[in-house]
Amino acid sequence: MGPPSQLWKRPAQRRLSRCLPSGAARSSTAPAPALAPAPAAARPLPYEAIPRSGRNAWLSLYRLWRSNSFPRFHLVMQRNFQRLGPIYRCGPRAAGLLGSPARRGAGRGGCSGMAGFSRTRHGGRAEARILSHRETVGTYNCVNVLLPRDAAQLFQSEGIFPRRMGIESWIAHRQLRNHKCGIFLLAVSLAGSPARRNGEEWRSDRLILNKEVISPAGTRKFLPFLNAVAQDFVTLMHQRISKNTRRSLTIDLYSDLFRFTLEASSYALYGERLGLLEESPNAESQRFISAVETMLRTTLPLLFIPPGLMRWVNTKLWRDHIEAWDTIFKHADKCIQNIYQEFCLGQPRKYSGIMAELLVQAELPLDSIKANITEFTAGGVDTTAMPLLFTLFELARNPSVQTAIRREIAEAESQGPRELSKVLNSMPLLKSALKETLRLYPVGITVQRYPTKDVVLQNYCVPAGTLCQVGLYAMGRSPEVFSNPERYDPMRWLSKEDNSFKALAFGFGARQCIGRRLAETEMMLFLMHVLRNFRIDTVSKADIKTVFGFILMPEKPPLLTFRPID
Ligand code: HEM
Repeated sequence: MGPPSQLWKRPAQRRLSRCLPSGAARSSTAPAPALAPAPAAARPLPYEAIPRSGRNAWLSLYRLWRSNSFPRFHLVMQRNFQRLGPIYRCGPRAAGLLGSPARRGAGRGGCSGMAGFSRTRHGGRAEARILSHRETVGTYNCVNVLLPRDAAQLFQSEGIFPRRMGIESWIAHRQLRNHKCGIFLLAVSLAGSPARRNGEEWRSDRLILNKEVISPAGTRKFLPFLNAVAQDFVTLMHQRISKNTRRSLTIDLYSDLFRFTLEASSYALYGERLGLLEESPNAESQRFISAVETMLRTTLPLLFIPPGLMRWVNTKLWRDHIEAWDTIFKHADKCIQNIYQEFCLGQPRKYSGIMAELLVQAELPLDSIKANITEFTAGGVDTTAMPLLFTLFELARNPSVQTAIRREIAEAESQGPRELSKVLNSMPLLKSALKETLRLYPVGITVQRYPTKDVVLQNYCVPAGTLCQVGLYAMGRSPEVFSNPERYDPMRWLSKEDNSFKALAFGFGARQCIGRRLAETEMMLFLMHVLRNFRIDTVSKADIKTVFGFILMPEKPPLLTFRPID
């Protein structure tokens, strides 16, 4: 028997070769076209036939926890794909998932007559048993896929109110304090409870927010704010280097990047500088930054504590989490008051951030604006800091890519002063470098959806309402999807290859990350200023080990050296 990767390659390659036009030869390392049609099969196989990763979901979960494998969850998933093929499921032997609301209404035909799961054959009581079974097993009952073609199938079945998994402890805080939920927490599913039926609310709030947060017109307005913070970061680095006799600086940039992203996103959201890039930020800013840090740190362990038990199992953890959110909400409150005062003084209005625009437009109630802006504050910090850290590291150990991007930046600038959005649009290689980073180091290791209709994935029937995850980490490193996947090669995104459904780090469709443009432009402006000013090197070129700590992070941040370019 060969190593696990070979175990998967053989059947998968067989399947993929069936997708090729007849007579077409492909080298054994060439990945499949992204959306190659699935091999035509006579009849889809039942859900139960999907390879299963463990006999017992709770036991698997317990083993993961005992062996401290949660931080390696992305690697566990990757190994499962190598062992079981491009689709596998977790959960009980019987498809207890069939208690989903969509499923209950399903009749025969298509996938619905499979394996004797239809309502007609089980009857009402059996179905109730199945439903409670599903609720017990909760989130760990799911189907995992990794090929772009399956991701496409899944997103086609997401309906007009696409649903993801929610974060229990964040919702619990909103309920405890009687706060509204922002879009991140609306229309989600939680372990052990049925789908939250607030899709309409999510959709109407999302459509209003899109205009200021993700539309090209909205993005153009906050670009100068992000640019100013990126320039300040460069000034800070120059100041530090000037104090150093060696004319260079070797540092672990982890916490500086955290400060940069919080400063930049806060400025775009609230129109106020926190002063985090000064040598000694004021006490209030310090409180805010440590609240965001605490909220993120306490979220991960709380993810694995069943609902209801949360506040009793580890009271300190729970208290810290709630206090951190309270501080973050207080900060949003204060910013709202400042903006109102400005309005009352009748000062001529100029653009002063996303929240001010939402307040002036008054399309959303005040408590919804506050809820969403607070979610954006939480969502916009380490999600953006980590890809920046990984990009700097990859550029440091791939100097030819670094040089090519620096050349592109110089060319973009040589065209004279232009609108920032135009400058950014003239740097495709820099943009591809970020895509390449997110391929190898996606912030979230999966994207989830609950299809609203029965769907066929890899020729298996998956009932509506089943939690389905696209394994982003595993896809990014799969030789079936990317040639030489371990190579950092931004050019791959600029080739003529079909890349559909391969870049999913921000999710997809109507529910994709609303902060996507904010994050992308913030990262591009940061890298543009940093690379134009400094040559980056790394102390070690060895691969970085990663851990999953709510988001994907380096186990040990790399040491980077900055040398000013004269
Ligand atoms: C590199 C940085 C980032 C990455 C990789 C990222 C990734 C993601 C992903 C994968 C989703 C789920 C999308 C889906 O289900 O299809 C998401 C949702 C979301 N993100 Fe981000 N994100 C980033 C930065 C940000 C920033 C800066 C903000 C703040 C504005 C933000 C706010 C949100 C919100 C509010 C949602 C929920 C959207 C909804 O449910 O309608 N993210 N993000």
